[in-house]
Amino acid sequence: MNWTRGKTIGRGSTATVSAATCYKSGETIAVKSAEFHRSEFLQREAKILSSLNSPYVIGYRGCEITREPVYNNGEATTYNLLMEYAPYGTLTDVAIKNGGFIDEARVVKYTRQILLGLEYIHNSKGIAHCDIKGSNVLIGENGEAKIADFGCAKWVEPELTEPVRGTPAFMAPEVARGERQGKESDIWAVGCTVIEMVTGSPPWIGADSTDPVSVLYRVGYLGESPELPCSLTEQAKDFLGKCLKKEAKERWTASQLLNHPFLLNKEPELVTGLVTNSPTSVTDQMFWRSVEEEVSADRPSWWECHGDERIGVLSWIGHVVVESTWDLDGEDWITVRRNND
Ligand SMILES: Nc1ncnc2c1ncn2[C@@H]1O[C@H](COP(=O)(O)OP(=O)(O)OP(=O)(O)O)[C@@H](O)[C@H]1O
Repeated sequence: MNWTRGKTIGRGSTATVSAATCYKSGETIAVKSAEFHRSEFLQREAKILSSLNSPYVIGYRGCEITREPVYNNGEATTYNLLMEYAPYGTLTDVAIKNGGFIDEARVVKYTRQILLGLEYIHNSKGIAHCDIKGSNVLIGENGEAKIADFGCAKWVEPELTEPVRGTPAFMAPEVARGERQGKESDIWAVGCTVIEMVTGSPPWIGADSTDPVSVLYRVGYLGESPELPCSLTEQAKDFLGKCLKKEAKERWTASQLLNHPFLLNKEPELVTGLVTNSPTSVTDQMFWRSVEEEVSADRPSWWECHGDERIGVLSWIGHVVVESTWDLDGEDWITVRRNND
């Protein structure tokens, strides 16, 4: 496919996303690019995305290798994943534009569409997404929610032993403990995403400690769940209860949740009052929301575990673990998208 790269529309930990125009059709597409030698996850994402076809999953348009100019006047080999373009950005963008959170009718609509996407990838494809959150759900041309960013996704049938991946604030207890990550963990993350849509912030914002390590400890070992916004109706709370069951096996499946009364309501009543959001600090918000951008001086980014940096990450975790008397025997649990350079 011949295309011209346009402006940059997103930057993640592993890749840059640009808008692009196809020569022949004039269609606008999104192109996610990474230098070839750092494109292991992008290639894997392309492989998974190419096998999927659902209105609730971002569409695959191909993949290409290009030679592109780089800052020092040289050229680099670039791996490009071509995708359907989602003009309205992510659910997180929608919430920000909407004053911080999403209204009740749209929360129900988006939740239903996310679950339709998950039902498809779980049941028809045997794939777990492993990083469901507002910033990985895009809003398509017709306003529908589409699951995107399959960089952490994995085949779970048959289940392979792989390091857990994803975003700490959205991790289920079994993931926080580094035991396993599967379809059920996606359902926990759906519950967290509903909280994010309702409050405008990922879960755990405003908790005593928003340090991701202590949150993982609280989820994985103290059996805590994210706090439910008190303004939710009983039906919405019941729905979240089915997503946030501590035992993975007890969590409802995507298909079961699609039949929950909360999603079947014609005129959904999600919130009975004004939802307020009380982050402990602006920095906390930034850390949880834009982890790819936020690298503080004393904390390494969790999202760029390439080579030496991974050692830095582990030693930081190790420091916290000593304070928390945390068992870190299986170090794989903390691996988050490590490309092999
Ligand atoms: N198909 C698309 N259409 C429109 N915008 C997109 C598309 N894909 C990605 N984006 C934008 O680019 C951003 C980064 O994309 P993506 O999350 O896939 O990258 P990533 O490197 O995997 O990020 P992360 O580190 O958060 O996992 C998204 O948050 C979104 O704003």
